[in-house]
Amino acid sequence: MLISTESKNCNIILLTLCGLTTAYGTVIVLSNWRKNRQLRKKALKRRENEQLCMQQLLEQLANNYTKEEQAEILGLNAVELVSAAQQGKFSPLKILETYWTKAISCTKATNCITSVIKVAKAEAQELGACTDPSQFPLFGLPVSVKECYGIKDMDATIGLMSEINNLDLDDCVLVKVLKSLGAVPFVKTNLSQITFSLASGNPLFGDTSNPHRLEFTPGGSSSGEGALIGGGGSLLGFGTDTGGSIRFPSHLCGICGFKPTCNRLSLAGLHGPIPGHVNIATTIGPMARDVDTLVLAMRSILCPLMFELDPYIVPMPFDEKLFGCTKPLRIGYYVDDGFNKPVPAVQRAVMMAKKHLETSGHILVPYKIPNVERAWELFMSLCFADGGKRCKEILKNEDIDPVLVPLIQKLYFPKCLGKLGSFLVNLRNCWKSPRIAKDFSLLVEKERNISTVWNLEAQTFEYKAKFFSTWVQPEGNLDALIGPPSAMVAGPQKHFEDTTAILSYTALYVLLNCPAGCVPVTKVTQDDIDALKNYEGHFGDAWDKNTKDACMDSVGLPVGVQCITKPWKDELCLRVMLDLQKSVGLL
Ligand SMILES: CCCCCCCCCCCCCCCCCC(=O)NCCO
Repeated sequence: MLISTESKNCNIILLTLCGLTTAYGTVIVLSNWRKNRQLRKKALKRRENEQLCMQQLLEQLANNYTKEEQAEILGLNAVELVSAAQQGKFSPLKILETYWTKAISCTKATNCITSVIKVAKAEAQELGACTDPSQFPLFGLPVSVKECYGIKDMDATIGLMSEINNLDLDDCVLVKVLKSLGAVPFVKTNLSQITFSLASGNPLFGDTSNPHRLEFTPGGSSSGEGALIGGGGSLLGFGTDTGGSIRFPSHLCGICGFKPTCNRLSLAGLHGPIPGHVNIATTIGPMARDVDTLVLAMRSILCPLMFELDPYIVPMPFDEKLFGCTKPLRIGYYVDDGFNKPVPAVQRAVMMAKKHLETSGHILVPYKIPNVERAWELFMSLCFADGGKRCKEILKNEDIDPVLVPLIQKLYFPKCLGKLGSFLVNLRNCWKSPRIAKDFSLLVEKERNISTVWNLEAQTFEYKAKFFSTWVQPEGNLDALIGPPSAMVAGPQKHFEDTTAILSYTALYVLLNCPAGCVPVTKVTQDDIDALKNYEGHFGDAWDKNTKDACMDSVGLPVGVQCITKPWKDELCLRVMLDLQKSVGLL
């Protein structure tokens, strides 16, 4: 009798607990659903408002200038345009309005712009009243910036709906510097969600298309810059690069992009997903149609104002001597990192670049990347040292971009089932693939403790030393390297999910903190595609198959080559890029 009363009580307690848990769970689910619905409404309104604003601006500007006047401005490169503006041939306002018109027509095709920077008009008018334009090295030049750059009274969402209308109180340092040099920041451009993939968009602003093939990706995360500059809607833009986000879209969109050594350009006032990374450090950098514009940008912004506004930037002005030195360089070249085999077009581009640089007088020697798999393990472990905690946190209540879903799923996978997971990943990929299984196990690893992180950092220093010891050679030390910017060229969006398979060529130089830039060298030919039919990659696994499938329909699309130098030799890297572009010519 006593037992049955007790067990009755137990049942009641259990049922009550179950009921309470279910009710609590339901309240949480409903409240998250409501929050998400509100965010979606806000996102829709934000997008519609911006599109309306762009349409109105286009209509206002429609009759301001003749087609011929606009064509004259659009036909100049940045150096020519600044000089024409300084001489009073075109007013900064006319240049701005011409580029606004062009940029809005680009975004109609590729969805590359997230916002028009309205204050640009007043800035252009103010510049127009200036009596000595020659004191401004970027006088009247419209400049586009990636959405994550802070601009006073504008939001910088990194593709998160929860950040809509969270307005910046001030301009970021780079924008302040650009304005002080006479440039006119005029639009913000699209990016991949939280900038943590090489995809092109996010649920807030949508995907961006490649200007050379609208059904294809322009790459990311600085996708909008790639598409806008590649489509002729901006002469100079600024992106960010933590794994390849400047160089990869440059490669896919047929433009030039430069990632400087970390701490040469200020990141102050930018919005990003993971502040605090040391060895996986974000850098900002210029993107443009030609290397001359990258040089103009770097030469101008490495100025006392930037060093004053951000005291943590190394106060190193542009090194004209290093940039201008004409001695032949010893340059290592490689067509394959041994980890992700590039498609034939990419390998051919590197061999073409080798020939061009030899013709310019440089000495090219074969080079082999040391132990790229170790670099990959270090990159992944440091990149996700927090077990992806921060990524998961900022994506709460958000719609997650489909391209990020596989990554986020892995970050949520229980560590205790990691081994089983790796095994299943191996099975699911049909082909046995140690690297895909390893990728999985690196991502399901949870938060690393402090000693593990210090250890990883120490091992990164060792890797860096080992890497540069291979530049010391009996016949003469290497000054630079050239190689692929990625194993792939542009293809349909769905093929650009597996970041490891795409990033190895660019992420390596983030880990090493080397200046690195991409220069367009050729376009994919039918012969490249015929050769691609026999492509099996190094592993014959799902990533290799994906690389092949992604690039099968790429005839006519641009192919770039990556140039790399030692840390702090940014100007030398730009010189190699310029020599390469001079001998290849503009594509
Ligand atoms: C040395 C070989 C390295 C291989 C690296 C493969 C890493 C795969 C990691 C997967 C996810 C990491 C995403 C980071 C993407 C960063 C993209 C980027 O540059 N964003 C710009 C933000 O400023």
